[in-house]
Amino acid sequence: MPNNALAKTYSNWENLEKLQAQISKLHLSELFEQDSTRAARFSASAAGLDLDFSKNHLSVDILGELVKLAEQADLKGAITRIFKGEHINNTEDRPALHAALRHIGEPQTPEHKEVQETLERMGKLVAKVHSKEWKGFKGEAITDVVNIGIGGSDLGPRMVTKALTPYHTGHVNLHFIANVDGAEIHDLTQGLNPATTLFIVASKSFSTQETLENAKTARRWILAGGCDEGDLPKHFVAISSKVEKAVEFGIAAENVYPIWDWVGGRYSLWSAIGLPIAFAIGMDNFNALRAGANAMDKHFAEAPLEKNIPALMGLIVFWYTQFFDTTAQAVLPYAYHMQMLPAYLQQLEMESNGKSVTREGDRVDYSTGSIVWGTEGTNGQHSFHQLLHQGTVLMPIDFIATLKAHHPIDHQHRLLFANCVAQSQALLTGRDLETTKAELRASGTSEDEIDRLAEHKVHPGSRPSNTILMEKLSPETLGALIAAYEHKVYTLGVLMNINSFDQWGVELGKLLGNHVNDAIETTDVPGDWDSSTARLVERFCEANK
Ligand SMILES: O=P(O)(O)OC[C@H]1O[C@](O)(CO)[C@@H](O)[C@@H]1O
Repeated sequence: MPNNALAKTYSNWENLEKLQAQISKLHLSELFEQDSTRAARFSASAAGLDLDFSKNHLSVDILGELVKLAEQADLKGAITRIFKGEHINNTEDRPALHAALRHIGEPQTPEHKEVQETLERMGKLVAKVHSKEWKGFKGEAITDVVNIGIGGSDLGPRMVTKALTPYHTGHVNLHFIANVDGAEIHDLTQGLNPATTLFIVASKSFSTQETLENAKTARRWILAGGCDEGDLPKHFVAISSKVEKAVEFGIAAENVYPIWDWVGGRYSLWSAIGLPIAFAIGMDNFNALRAGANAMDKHFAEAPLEKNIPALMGLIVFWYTQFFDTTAQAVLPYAYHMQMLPAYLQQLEMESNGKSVTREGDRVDYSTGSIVWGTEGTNGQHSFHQLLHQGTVLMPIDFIATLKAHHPIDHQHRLLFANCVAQSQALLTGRDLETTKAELRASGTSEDEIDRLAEHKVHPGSRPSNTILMEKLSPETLGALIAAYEHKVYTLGVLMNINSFDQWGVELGKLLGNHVNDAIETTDVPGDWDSSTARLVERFCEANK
């Protein structure tokens, strides 16, 4: 019986519940035995990506019902609304126009024009630094660029800069500082020369504690290195939607690059927030990244839902969250350079969809955003894959693999790919008790040993996964992949009727952080605090007397 608000909203919820009960009785392997064309039937391609979603608890009927559910949620209308710039971020009364950041060709809107002007300014800055025309306070060329930012002002540029290592160009080394922990900037600056270091202070709000404190420390470090106040503009640029705040902080106005309220921080790597990426890979490759995302935008806007990669990714996670009670999703890129992707996707998905009220502000009585986690293959296989294979937790998994490597060590790339495919195959097929016993017997194991060990060696299998394939990890395919995840997150938000573009939940911690810091600075702990918080602060004050 439907018992939550989603069940009441979607008229075919009961059909889906019945189908879930039926398919749960089948092992995933049986679905492949029943239909030799399953892989082709349950796959979709676009913008250089191929999504194989056949290893999921899905049937043609279930997919049809999920598409019907998406139609009831007016997903197609929601896609039109996001691209048109309607104020879909209703609590902040703003559009979420990140797709405008990767518009290609002549500007069609005022936003496109601002983006183009900013890209041109970014291009000039990158060219000046790459050509060594931009000099530090001693007249030497810049050798190191340090991005100071956190959350969306860090994770996207950091992830892409690492992912596109084979495309790095120019002589500049890129570094990233995010944490308020002074250890991070202290360690980094040990190995840098203030005379040849350029800092990017990236903060949409220009009021983020971590970023401002690190920027102040960086300024002190440059001045201590012998720079005059007047030469500071040679070492600092900023990116912000609050240009006046950046200038007030001491960044020269001509060194401030804008972003806009219509871009969410975690969706902003395509804007001037992507400056570190442009420094690392050059403007042509940065534009190729944008073009890849633009191709995915077009696919999301135009493809029918049953062949629409982001819509399918969202529908599949919705299916598991709502009908199988899953609470986590793993992302396993089999590409060393994509090692930051899970961390990036954590913010993208968990900050977007970790909500407890609907768009209208009503408390939800159903699950919303799930936990996103993972690491690059094959490292995870020797760590947490045990739980994926034999644990009691069910979760959807995205395997991501490339057909071709950038390096010449071909046999290792073949091994990497083989491991990726073998993991999803093992999760799918598993190994039952009879097979396990037969294998043990074949290897000469005694019957006593077989009795003792067989159950431990059984893999239940029937564990779902997607595999996303791309020819090569390039600016274009990475752009398409990130845009696919952005749109997947939006799809989930639409289906769950939540606003994926605000993040009010992070504010309380920031506020209390300031209160706790005041208590530490004044060594005065308010009497009405809970005893745990009070004791922890008192211990700190005592230790630092
Ligand atoms: O770019 P800013 O304004 O410094 O914000 C950094 C990050 O902090 C958050 O606001 C959360 O605290 C994120 O949404 C954002 O990406």
